[in-house]
Amino acid sequence: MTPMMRQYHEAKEACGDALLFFRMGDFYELFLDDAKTAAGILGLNLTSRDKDSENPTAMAGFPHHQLDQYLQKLIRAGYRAAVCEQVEDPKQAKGLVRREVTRVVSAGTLTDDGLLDPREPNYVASVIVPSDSGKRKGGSKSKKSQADPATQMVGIAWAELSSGRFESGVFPRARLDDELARISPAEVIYCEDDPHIHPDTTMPWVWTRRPAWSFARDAAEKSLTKQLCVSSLEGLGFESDSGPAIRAAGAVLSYLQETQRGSLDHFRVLTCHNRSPVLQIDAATRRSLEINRTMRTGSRDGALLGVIDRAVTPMGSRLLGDYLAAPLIAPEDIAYRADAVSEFVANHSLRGDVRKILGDTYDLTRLLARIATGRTGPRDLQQIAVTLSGLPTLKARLTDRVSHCLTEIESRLHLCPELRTNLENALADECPISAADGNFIRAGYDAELDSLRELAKGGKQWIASYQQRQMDETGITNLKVGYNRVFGYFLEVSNAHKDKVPADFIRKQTLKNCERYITPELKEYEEKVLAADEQATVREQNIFQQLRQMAHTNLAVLQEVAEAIARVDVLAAMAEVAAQHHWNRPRITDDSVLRIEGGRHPVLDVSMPHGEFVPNDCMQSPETGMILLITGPNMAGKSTYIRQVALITLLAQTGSFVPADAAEIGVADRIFARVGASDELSRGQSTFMVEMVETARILNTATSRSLVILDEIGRGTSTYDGLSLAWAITEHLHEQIGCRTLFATHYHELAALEETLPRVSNLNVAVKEWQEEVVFLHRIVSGSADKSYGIQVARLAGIPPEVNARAKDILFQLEADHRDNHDRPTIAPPSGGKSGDTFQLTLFGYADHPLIQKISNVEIDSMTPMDALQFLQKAKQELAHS
Ligand SMILES: Nc1ncnc2c1ncn2[C@@H]1O[C@H](COP(=O)(O)OP(=O)(O)OP(=O)(O)O)[C@@H](O)[C@H]1O
Repeated sequence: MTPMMRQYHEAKEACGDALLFFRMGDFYELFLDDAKTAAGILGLNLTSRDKDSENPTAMAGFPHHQLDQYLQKLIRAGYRAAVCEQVEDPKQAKGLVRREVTRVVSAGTLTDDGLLDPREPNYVASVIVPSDSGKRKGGSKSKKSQADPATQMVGIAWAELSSGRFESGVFPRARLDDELARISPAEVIYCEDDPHIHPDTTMPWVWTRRPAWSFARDAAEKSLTKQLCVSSLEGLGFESDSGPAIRAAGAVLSYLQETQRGSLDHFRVLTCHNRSPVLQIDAATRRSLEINRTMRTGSRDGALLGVIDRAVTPMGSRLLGDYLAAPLIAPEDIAYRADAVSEFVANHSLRGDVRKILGDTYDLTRLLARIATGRTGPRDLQQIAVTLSGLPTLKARLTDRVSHCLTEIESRLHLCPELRTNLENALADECPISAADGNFIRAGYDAELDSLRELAKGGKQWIASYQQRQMDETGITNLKVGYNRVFGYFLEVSNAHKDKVPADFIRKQTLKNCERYITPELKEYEEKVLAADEQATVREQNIFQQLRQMAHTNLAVLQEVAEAIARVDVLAAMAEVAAQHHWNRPRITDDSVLRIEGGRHPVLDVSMPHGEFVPNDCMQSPETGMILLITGPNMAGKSTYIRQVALITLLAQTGSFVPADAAEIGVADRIFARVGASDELSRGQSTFMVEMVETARILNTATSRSLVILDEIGRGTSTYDGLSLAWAITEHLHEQIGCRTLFATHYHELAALEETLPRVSNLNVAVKEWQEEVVFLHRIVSGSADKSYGIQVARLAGIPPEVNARAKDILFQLEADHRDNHDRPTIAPPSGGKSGDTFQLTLFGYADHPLIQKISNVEIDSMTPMDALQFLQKAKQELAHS
């Protein structure tokens, strides 16, 4: 093995399962299995080293400047990559160039701007299910009690390397998927010995196994207290029951320390989650409501977040994502934010000014992370200076505001004048990204640097004049002063003028067409120039380090400023969308009510041309009805309506205005949305099963304070099964839970429930029939619909005319049969319903059953008790076989 391959293997061993990018000159190379894997994913040419040997080494590579692009591709494909750099100048190296793995990059530990979407956070999360959690205290340690997800707790921590955000909490295991959906991490680490975690590879994050020791409680406590410079975690809110949260946080920290070789000084606070409860939204609801991503394409654009995001800074966009992911439930917290939004809506010029200033700032959070991890460059420092320069005006504009929230934000805008002045005075107008490029310190900032630069410049000027002097003295008209690394400065004379070369020229090199010479005088100046250049570079790098250190010293204060900028940006952005689209501030109450006048779907309201969306009201209260059953034709707007009510509620609880003329929103503790078939087939569950699992969850966890929206239940099974389930579910929601529910359905039979269940109201979506066409009015009116117009809608969708005509024919026959069926069975109301009521279920055609005929033909008066018993026995047998 060559020394270089030995070096490669050592590096490879140190980076575990990550693919190793090995820097060789201007290329990154991958070898052996890594090369084969990478060639497939990255589309690189697979070649080999030592082709003639018995065991050629597979290799693949790419030019160094394409690193970002290939890293991104590899990480998107779910891999981790270790970057092994040359850590000394090859020219200075004695023998083999020293190389080191400088970082291991995975989906959750990205920091490079080129690899991150500035509007999205990029978390690495960690989960741990302690083996003793869920056991009954002092009781049996049976398998059943150990694995009970209802009582079992999990620790979840999440951190963002590019911002320093770090949170951790303890959650019921049953909520693990929902919490991960809320956090939406790029990578989840878990303990390789954890029997409770079964990585679901269909989720949009990568799973990374970690050794058990990295989840150990004591080690976690020790490394966390050291990192956060605290003596105990109790002060941060982690109490005796916080073990799993601490273990998860410790595992994240150890993962970051291992993969990042630089410092993690920006991780200064570990926030204890769970301390203030938020609106709970499960993973299915989050998907159904398309809060952060659309269901079909999974993109941000088109989802609620993408459509309403008017933030002018990436920090604001990210925070808006947080607000929508976890809306509030305490009316006073909601009012605190909404007051600020109101102030921005009312004060147009304030909003404009603030947004203008914020638009000129940079992503301070991520700039600070680069400072902390030692990856900063002169341009980063310059962007910090520009951001700081906007603060005095921003602060002045936010002074004496009415809302407490803006006043509090103002107090957090620390101006850091000393740092700003230093950066502004030191940095040139145009700064390079990397400090190695040099020439970024402004002239006049540092006397020593100036004089070294003068010296180098003076030397260079002297050399230029020396060339002219030699040309004049020797008469060699094309004499040139040149420079290379081997000989330094030299005089170049073409062969044609060789005979004119004076005796004091010392020949150094002979080329094909010319000769190169040096003179003692030239060498003397060369030393001066080179020495001054080198010293200037060293001096400039020192100044850069001082500036970086100064910014680092201000890290905590600047992080507070960054947070304040993000908050004010979100509030002004919420006001901007409200003002542009005539949204209004909802009245938030603690009662279980919903009153929306002229409500619109927030996404369609913003994306459809003004005035095209038909607004609708929604009234829900114990008096006017808690369960709204919405029937109506296909394409009428049922789904849109029920979703809009859920989204208006969600927006209201973030502190935002809502797309409605007026709204009164009773705070919901949870929102559930069971909408449409989701893409769970890949997870091995049928559409119907998924629907039932989600519905079961609603029935088991909804409270009287929840808001439930159901878009058709039981579609994936037989009509009778589906209708029976929908019926029973509605009864259960009405009788047992009593929460606000909007249920869009094609089962027109359900409308009968309004007659017997006092808090059920029927609504339908109005349509007009015109010359065999349906005209969708999208207006919600009271009462139930009686037709679905499915066949007309199918025609619009392009179903061939002959299929459509046949369907019409069949429908006609079915409806005729149905009308002729006079022996409708009756369904007794559930216990607890109004006594004496019966439901007529037109679809339940049991009258046709032969047994029913037999029973009605029986003449009881002429039967002996034995005949009756025998009849009963026969009937039972018949039933069993039918
Ligand atoms: N209030 C409205 N104003 C204008 N357009 C609307 C309105 N509501 C819905 N629409 C439009 O009508 C179309 C159908 O809406 P939606 O999917 O809500 O119908 P639906 O009744 O749930 O249909 P289906 O029963 O077939 O699922 C949507 O594309 C939407 O853009």
